[in-house]
Amino acid sequence: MSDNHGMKNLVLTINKLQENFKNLNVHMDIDLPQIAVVGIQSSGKSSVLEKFIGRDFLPRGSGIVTRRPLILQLITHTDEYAKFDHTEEVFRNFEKVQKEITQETDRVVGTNKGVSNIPIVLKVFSPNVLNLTLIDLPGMTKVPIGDQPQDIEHRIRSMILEFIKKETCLILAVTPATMDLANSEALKLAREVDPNGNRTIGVITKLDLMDKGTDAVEVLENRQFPLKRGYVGVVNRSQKDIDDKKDIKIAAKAELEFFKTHPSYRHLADRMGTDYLQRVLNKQLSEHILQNLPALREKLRKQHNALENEFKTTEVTSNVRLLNEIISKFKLDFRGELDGYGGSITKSDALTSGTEINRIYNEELRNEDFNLNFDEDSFREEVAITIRNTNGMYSNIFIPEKAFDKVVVTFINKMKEPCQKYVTKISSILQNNMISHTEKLSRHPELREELRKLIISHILEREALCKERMIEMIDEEMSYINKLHDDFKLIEEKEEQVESTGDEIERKFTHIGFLYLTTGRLSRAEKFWFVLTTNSLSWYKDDTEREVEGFVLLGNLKVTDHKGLNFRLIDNDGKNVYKDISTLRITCKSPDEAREWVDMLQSVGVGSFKNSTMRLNGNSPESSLWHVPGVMEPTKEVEKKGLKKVTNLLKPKHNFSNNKTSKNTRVDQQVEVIKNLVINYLEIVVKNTKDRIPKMITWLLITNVLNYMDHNLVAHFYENELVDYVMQKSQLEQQRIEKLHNMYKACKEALKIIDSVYGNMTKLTNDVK
Ligand SMILES: Nc1nc2c(ncn2[C@@H]2O[C@H](COP(=O)(O)OP(=O)(O)OP(=O)(O)O)[C@@H](O)[C@H]2O)c(=O)[nH]1
Repeated sequence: MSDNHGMKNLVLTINKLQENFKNLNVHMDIDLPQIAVVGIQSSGKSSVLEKFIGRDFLPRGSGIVTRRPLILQLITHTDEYAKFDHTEEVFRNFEKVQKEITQETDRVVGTNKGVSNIPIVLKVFSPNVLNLTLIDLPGMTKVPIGDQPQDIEHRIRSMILEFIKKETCLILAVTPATMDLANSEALKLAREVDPNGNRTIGVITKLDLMDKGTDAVEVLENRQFPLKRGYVGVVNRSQKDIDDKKDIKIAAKAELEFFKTHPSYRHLADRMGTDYLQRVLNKQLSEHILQNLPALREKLRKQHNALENEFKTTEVTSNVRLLNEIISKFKLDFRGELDGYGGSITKSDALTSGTEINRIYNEELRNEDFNLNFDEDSFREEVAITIRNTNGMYSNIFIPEKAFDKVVVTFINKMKEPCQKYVTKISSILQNNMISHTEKLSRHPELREELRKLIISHILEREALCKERMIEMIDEEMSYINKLHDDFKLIEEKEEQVESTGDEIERKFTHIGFLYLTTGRLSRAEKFWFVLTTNSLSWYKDDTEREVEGFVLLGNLKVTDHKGLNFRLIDNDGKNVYKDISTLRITCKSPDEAREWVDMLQSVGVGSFKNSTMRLNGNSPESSLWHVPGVMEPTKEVEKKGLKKVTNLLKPKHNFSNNKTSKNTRVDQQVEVIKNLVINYLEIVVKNTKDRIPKMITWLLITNVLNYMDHNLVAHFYENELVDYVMQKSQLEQQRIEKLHNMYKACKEALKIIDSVYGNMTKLTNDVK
């Protein structure tokens, strides 16, 4: 057997690299050149490998025998022994090697004929071997036997493919001559990963078992299914030979004899047989290694540099700098998720915090009813009770404002809880966002815990404050019912709308108050139908309200206290209300009624006029204390008709009954009016609140938390001298660094090993040739 130093070095170099990575317990993503033996079950794979060594050392038996990949490193050596990777024991007796393989296979896969891709590594040192690394893989099978898993075929196929798909792997495709080469599973599989046949070497076994008169010459001469690396034919021991313990060396001689004497193969004899195959493989593996060496070296060099950089950073970076870097990155990610840019916006399975907040603001909040949905009947009942209670022992001819206030306030109060709910929601989003981004700090668990504690306590503090402010906001709404709110006038639009439906009763009771009153000097007094709404006082010819007689807007008006039956409306400057009427004096039928009208006017925002020098009523009612200008503009319709002077008080249009049960009692009517007013007013409050909530939460909670994180996090660790404590490396991190260190060492060592042969590349190339 021939060998040369260069080739020997190349295969050994790869073995050394393998060992180097294994010793340091490092899995490198580097594929070392190797030869994988592929074939169907019982095609003769093990027999070929055994013949390389000249020893019976592989387990034999029926069915599937090779159940874990066996990485077989053959090393030329003066002494003959074997050594496994999983044990320190040195084997000189090869029968024991056989047993150890079986035991080690069973240890991992069990005895149920299952398979595993965890390899067994066996080194065989011998003067009879050439340096070669081969991987014996489980034989392909179609049908599960015994309690083998049903997907055994698929499992074995994928295991084989896992090895042979690597470009650095040569494929030894073993096919028995007893089967048609066109159906060779080994060649089919090899073609899948090596369609041009660059890496595939064909081996034909069992040539001695071919039917008489047939031969495999066409295949062996590489004519039938040509492969770039060709075919080698071998004759192994038959089962009978094995059973008879036929010496393997004698079998090797018989093999040579077979080829030399066989009429079909005689001319090929020096290119056939196990011995020749071993030499071919050794040469081809060496060439293959040589071809792969530059790429391998380059890959190792890159990995070495990357590891060196990473390793250096871990070692060199000071705790302070690292803390700053970690916190900056954390803040960037946290903010990025909220703002929708930067950071780790890589989520595809869930909404980012920012999107979720946006959804809450723009969908949930928009549809929020603030617990204001009420049941019409119970609402009416409640309002009726409120009206009666607020009236106390007195009856009220106008809509009781206090009852309205009370009902509105009760409803607004219900909004507190939903308002606070939004604060809780956003606070949870912030907390979750924070937790998910601190999750990445597993290397520094102390830092992660401290950050979480710090930020959560701040978020909770701000949540509480924000909730307090929400309550205050609602309390403010409750403290002052703004009946002069611009939007509250919408009630008149509603009136008009209702009027157009012709529902007379409904329309009447959407007015705040109405009554026949008189105006002007008593001598010229006329009776008119007065209607008071939230912002105007109109008087009509009669209660059909078809012909308007007079109209004033109430804005900027004041009302005097009533004196007896009378009260007056004056403008802000103390001037007359209407130019044609020197004073708008209104006379009621009783002092109580006059008092109620004054109250009513005040309740819709008409200020009270308390000037003691002012002469009201009586003696010279038309002699005005006020100048004409402060005129209220009449509507076009009023202008057209002109104003008439009015006198005398007429009875109220509706004869309100105190009977609780009768329909359209005064209370019923008032309830209806209040209901509309309440709904109208609540709409305003809800609109304001919906506008305020996101602003308050964003400012008081989100912006504040972001600012807090910007200014306080790093400072907190400095001030409390926690930097070194929180930057302690976790056990995991320490393991990672250790692993990194080992990889770095392994890589460095591997480069050294390669470089030791790399300098001699030209010589090696020549040697291999
Ligand atoms: N006559 C003859 N028998 C052979 C030859 N090669 C293998 N055999 C027999 O075929 C059977 C299977 O051989 P193995 O070498 O165990 O086949 P294998 O491919 O390793 O089998 P698995 O590991 O189960 O996949 C054994 O009984 C061998 O003796 C050969 O060239 N000639």
